[in-house]
Amino acid sequence: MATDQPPAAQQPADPKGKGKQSPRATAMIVIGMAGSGKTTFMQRVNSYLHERNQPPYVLNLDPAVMHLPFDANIDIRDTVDYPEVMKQYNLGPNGGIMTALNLFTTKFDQVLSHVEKRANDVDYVLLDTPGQIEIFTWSASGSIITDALASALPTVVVYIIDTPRTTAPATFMSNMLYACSILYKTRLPFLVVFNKTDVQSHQFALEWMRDFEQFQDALLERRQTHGDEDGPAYQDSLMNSMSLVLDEFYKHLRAVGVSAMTGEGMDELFDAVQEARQEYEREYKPELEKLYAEREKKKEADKAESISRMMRDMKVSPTTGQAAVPQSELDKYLDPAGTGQAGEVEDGEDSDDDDDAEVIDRSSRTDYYALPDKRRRGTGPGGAVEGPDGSLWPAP
Ligand SMILES: Nc1nc2c(ncn2[C@@H]2O[C@H](COP(=O)(O)OP(=O)(O)OP(=O)(O)O)[C@@H](O)[C@H]2O)c(=O)[nH]1
Repeated sequence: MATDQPPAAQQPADPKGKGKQSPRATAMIVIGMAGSGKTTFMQRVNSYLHERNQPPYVLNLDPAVMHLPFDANIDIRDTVDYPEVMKQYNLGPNGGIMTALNLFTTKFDQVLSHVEKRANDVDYVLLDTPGQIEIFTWSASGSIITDALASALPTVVVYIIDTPRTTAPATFMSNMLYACSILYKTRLPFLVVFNKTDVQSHQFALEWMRDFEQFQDALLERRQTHGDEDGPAYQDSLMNSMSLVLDEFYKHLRAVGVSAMTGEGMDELFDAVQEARQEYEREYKPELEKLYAEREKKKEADKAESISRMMRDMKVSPTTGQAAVPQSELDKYLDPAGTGQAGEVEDGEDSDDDDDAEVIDRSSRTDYYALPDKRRRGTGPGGAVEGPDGSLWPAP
């Protein structure tokens, strides 16, 4: 269905509190194999939304990217210096990305608070992830980031597939198994995006997903025309069986075709994202609320248990409530400086955090255009720079 505007967020509920409305924004976590076109896709989605006056809130989580062809509100490179991480920890490129992501994850509460502040002003929050897909999908930090985001706002995983490179049944099957593993790992609403449809239509993939016999026929034909090029013959029977196993998985899988290059298929993409958002509300959020309720109950039980343990340790009489240690003695422990403010807890946030790396929301900086080149990408015509709101400003 073609529309002028991507569907705006429909009003669901805040996962953190039962019955509360979810924020307006839908988060799209964009993942895909290296070269599948993630960055081009992000650029296309970004410009599509800008054209419709729905500028998204953008996060770049790839510390190794050299050139980002769009402005990110939050960029991991502002917080973590990837080349320095490699040097200091004596790591190669992949280890460096993983460590940089781990370091950034320790600051993700700050990221989340920036995102939450804007979650009712924008319709979409976009996350670009590292090109080395497994660093995000199979690392602890990837899970922490995904879960934290999904607990704050409706979140959809967008899995980009390089369509022209998936026409061989064996490659298609590997890609689908990977998609399946990510789906089961995140348990989030999932959208498969067949990219590069300007080069290769994705119809063959939809047919293989709809009818496993068509996939099996294609497999046989490929074996006859290409021999052992895709692998030994015995793997065909495995793939035949896998196509049967995945049949159920395909039935619940949303798939669209787009060309990040030409912009074809963007309306269908956003329709599918909104459908996925509904699924989040229907299936993921109730699970999340149940989990929160269980955790709260456990926390209460733990608190009651530790209070009773503490009382036992202090030898408080369960019948009189009197401590064996006189109250005047206890006050000394609680207020060693004798300030008279026994037991008060101070918020040390401003006092000792000064050395910590801060996560910057670039769009809130007044000196945004004075930032060094490393932090200010996206040059426009005539030496102008593109601002976070999409408008062009003269370069300083
Ligand atoms: N024809 C065509 N080419 C595309 C499309 N999307 C991306 N490409 C090309 O595919 C190549 C890889 O695209 P990127 O956007 O860099 O892919 P990526 O997944 O970000 O790659 P990494 O940075 O390695 O993770 C580039 O040459 C793009 O121009 C598309 O829709 N159609």
